[in-house]
Amino acid sequence: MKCLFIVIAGVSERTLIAVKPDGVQRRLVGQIVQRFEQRGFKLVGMKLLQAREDILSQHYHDLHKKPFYPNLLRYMSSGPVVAMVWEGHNVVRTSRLMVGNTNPAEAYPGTIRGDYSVHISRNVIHASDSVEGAQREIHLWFDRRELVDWDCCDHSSSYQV
Ligand SMILES: Nc1ncnc2c1ncn2[C@@H]1O[C@H](COP(=O)(O)OP(=O)(O)OP(=O)(O)O)[C@@H](O)[C@H]1O
Ligand SMILES: Nc1ccn([C@@H]2O[C@H](COP(=O)(O)OP(=O)(O)O)[C@@H](O)[C@H]2O)c(=O)n1
Ligand SMILES: [Mg+2]
Repeated sequence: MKCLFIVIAGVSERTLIAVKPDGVQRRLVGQIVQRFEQRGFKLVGMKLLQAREDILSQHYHDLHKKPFYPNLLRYMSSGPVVAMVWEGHNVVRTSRLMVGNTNPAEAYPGTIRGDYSVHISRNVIHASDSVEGAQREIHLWFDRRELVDWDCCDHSSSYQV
């Protein structure tokens, strides 16, 4: 059989994924990482940290007038967060689909929020919602030196057509 492999050249898209404090406390980090690995994305940055208030207020700057904003910052400060940068073809859009609706009550089963959460104020995970937003958030949460470029020889860097 004749096969053609297309190698996706150059640095592909990146997104910021964060397991929120409830996800860390409920020991969901491993299962969440596994979903992104299984999908074929590449982990290029990862750390456990207690998020400082200045990072959180910049991260959620567009929500600062919302009534739930003080609770959101309290929630995000209630324990450590696992911040990650994942890379791959269309990773921003695909990870939003994997994460599911903001409100877990509306999130489909099979999505992370749809499988692991029931309430919008404890929705387990963050995922950037646009390519531009992802670049801003990666820059906010990670120092350039904390991101690792690495090559792989597996299926995720080439596609069979
Ligand atoms: N009505 C609400 N009541 C309580 N918390 C809310 C409400 N709306 C949003 N939040 C919280 O604020 C977060 C940020 O809201 P946003 O609209 O950015 O959702 P999102 O983009 O799905 O979530 P995130 O940015 O954390 O990935 C939500 O993930 C949720 O934790
Ligand atoms: N009504 C809401 C909306 C959002 N939120 C929180 O705010 C976060 C960010 O909201 P968002 O609109 O960016 O939604 P996502 O990008 O997280 O799906 C959510 O993930 C929730 O944690 C909330 O607590 N109550
Ligand atoms: Mg959001």
